[in-house]
Amino acid sequence: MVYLTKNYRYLKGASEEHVSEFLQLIKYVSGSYDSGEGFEKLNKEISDYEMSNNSGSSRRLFYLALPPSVYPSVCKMIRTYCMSPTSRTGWTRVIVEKPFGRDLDSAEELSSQLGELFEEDQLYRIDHYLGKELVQNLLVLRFANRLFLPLWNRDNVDNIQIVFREDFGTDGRGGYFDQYGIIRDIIQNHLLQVFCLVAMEKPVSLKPEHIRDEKVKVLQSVNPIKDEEVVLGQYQGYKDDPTVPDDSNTPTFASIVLRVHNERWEGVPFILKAGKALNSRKAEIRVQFKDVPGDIFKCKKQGRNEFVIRLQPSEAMYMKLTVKKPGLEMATEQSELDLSYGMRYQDVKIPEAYERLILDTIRGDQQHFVRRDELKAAWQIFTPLLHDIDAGKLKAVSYKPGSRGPKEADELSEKVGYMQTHGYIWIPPTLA
Ligand SMILES: NC(=O)C1=CN([C@@H]2O[C@H](COP(=O)(O)OP(=O)(O)OC[C@H]3O[C@@H](n4cnc5c(N)ncnc54)[C@H](OP(=O)(O)O)[C@@H]3O)[C@@H](O)[C@H]2O)C=CC1
Ligand SMILES: O=C1O[C@H](COP(=O)(O)O)[C@@H](O)[C@H](O)[C@H]1O
Repeated sequence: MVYLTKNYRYLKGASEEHVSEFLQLIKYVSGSYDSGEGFEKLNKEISDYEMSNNSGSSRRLFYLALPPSVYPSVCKMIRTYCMSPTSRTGWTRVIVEKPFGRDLDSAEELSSQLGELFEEDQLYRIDHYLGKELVQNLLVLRFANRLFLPLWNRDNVDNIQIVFREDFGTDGRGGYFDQYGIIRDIIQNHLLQVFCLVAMEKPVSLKPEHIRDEKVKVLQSVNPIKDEEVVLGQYQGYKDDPTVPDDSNTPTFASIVLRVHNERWEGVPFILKAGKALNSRKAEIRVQFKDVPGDIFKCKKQGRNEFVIRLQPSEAMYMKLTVKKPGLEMATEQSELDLSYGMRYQDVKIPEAYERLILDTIRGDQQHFVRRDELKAAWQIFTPLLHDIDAGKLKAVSYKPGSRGPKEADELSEKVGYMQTHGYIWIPPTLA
């Protein structure tokens, strides 16, 4: 028996096979439970449901998407009133949505409070980017392909960008967003999780603990962020939202360079960039390789090799490379090896990220959830920067909605080594 207190909507896009699994398990609770009485009532409802369904075991899943300050009290109520009675097959699991705190201290306090109520294997800190198809593909791609093994390091890679762009603004959520900003909303969690999977070493096995051990190690190898490697932006019109203070310095755009102090990545900038109200919507990883030494074709200016993994929209992976331009002359041009999921997997429905992750929770698989020490390491990276922004020491520059964001961000990418390809034109293949 599973109780979801919120976000039932995410299951609407679920595949039929999973829907039937969910429907046996889920009862949507829309009421508000803010007192012991409410939770006692909830517990009775759960028990009645179990009795009527003769389910035989008590499996209780609570999905909490709440402000961080409310988590301890709600979790205490669940602990006091709604735990699954001990049985061989029963369990109680709690999915917790971000924000997991606002900085290192508040996140650690929250972790300690929840840690007193639940065991770590009962807590599922959800980051829905870990449920996206191409994010889940990263370990396979890196560690099941001989091709990438020798290339994935400082000897061959010049820089890596992990980019999130949205073509809409805060759309009525300004009041909520303003307390957090783009770094807490997107970079410290979604993009940093992607960063871990791109940068971490090979885990001993696919056991959740082994994977998460490697993520923690790479996070702990990140150097302190330098102010000169940060660009913050706020789109014009953001403060028109009546719930946003007139003097808000909250960034709606940020580009931040992370540097990893280890044997594999020393000297390679990881540019994590996220913005709202931009000119396009996409999330992608772009690995740019170094120039070929001793270039006999004189084709450097055309562009470097790039391997792009587009997480959304239209999942794809492509490798930009230099080829001979077909024809009688020995001329070169930029082309691509292209794996577009829509073409290659025409009959496959890619599951919704939340569908997959909720199913993982039901199955007790924590691989794609954030462990407590991982969360701590993530906050350690961003807290000094966030405190400086909150104190007004770093200012957000304004940018036009519908633009690429601040020009300073492109300048920063160029300064740390990204070389933009010019003249590359992609010709989309057509379905036969
Ligand atoms: N299978 C598929 O679907 C494929 C699709 N394509 C499409 O072809 C197009 C070109 O591909 P590609 O070259 O990889 O991507 P883009 O030309 O969109 O971007 C390449 C890089 O240049 C940056 N950039 C873009 N405009 C500027 C600018 N004005 N100043 C500075 N930097 C800039 C981008 O930053 P940022 O990321 O911030 O925009 C990105 O890092 C894209 O639309 C792509 O989706 C190509 C190959 C395969
Ligand atoms: O967590 C969040 O993610 C969404 C973007 O999710 P996506 O799956 O559509 O990429 C973002 O709009 C929102 O601000 C943020 O809180």
